[in-house]
Amino acid sequence: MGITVSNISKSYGKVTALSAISFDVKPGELFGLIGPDGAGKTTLFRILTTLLIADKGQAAVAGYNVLNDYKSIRKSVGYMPGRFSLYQDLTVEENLNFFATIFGTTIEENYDLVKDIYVQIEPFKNRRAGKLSGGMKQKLALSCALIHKPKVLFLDEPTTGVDPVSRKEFWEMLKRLQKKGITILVSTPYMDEAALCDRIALIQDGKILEIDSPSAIVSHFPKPLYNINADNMYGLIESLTKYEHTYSIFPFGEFVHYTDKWDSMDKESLKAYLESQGLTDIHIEETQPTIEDTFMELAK
Ligand SMILES: Nc1ncnc2c1ncn2[C@@H]1O[C@H](COP(=O)(O)OP(=O)(O)OP(=O)(O)O)[C@@H](O)[C@H]1O
Repeated sequence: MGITVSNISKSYGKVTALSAISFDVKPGELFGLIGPDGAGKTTLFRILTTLLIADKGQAAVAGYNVLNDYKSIRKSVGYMPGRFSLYQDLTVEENLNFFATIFGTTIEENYDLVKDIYVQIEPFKNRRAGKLSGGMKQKLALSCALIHKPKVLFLDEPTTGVDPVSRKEFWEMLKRLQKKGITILVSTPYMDEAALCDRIALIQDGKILEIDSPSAIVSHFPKPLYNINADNMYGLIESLTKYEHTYSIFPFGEFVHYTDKWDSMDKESLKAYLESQGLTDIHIEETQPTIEDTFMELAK
């Protein structure tokens, strides 16, 4: 009941959105597609939910082929697209009722599956969807995607534009759904969310850079990584860009993440160099790489 993607390619005219993508999602797995805007995530979701036909390759969802068995797939999957999945002029309850009806079921029949999520928006059941906050819209959209009890759930950037507390709650909900045996493919541009998946595929420009568990991906980071800060962030970046031993730098919150051309980095020389550039309050310490660091390194 998982997902199999084999050599899927798709172009829009001259734009290649997906280039020979292959991966498997195991039954019951929470799998993340992690990549920036334009990486090809939505195109892949549309192919797997049978809304778009690939130029090349094969894919199967819940044991059904996306081309030949598209009717069975539509009954077996829930899809929460990035935008426009709700009817803004219908109320919360009307939206949920609508999605239940088109799948030949009722809210009562599958209430158990959506209960945890729906109770949080039930007090506003007479409010139009267009008047809900971002977090509430997201909960309603997830309820609508679940109301026909799908085996596989597709969530395209479900937390984009949602506040940090609602984002955290949302991921807790996904973990609970996973425990009920639902296979979940979720995309996100937020690297911190990647760590919450069982396995992830890092995707850029229609190609997969790496597939593995988040901890394995981080462990493949090739060099010692350092947090550096100083009194002047702009001056620090400018100076590090010119430094002869710099291998890579990128701003990371209040720090710059730095790797050196040599594995045995000479901290004192680097500090002396930065001081010679007029910087003060310089701190350099080794740190653990994140998924974002690995992504930046692979995407180079
Ligand atoms: N209908 C279309 N016509 C032409 N180009 C398209 C179309 N849809 C997507 N593209 C292009 O295909 C590439 C992949 O887009 P896609 O929407 O799949 O990426 P994404 O990772 O989901 O990003 P986003 O979050 O911005 O939607 C992008 O370069 C995009 O501009």
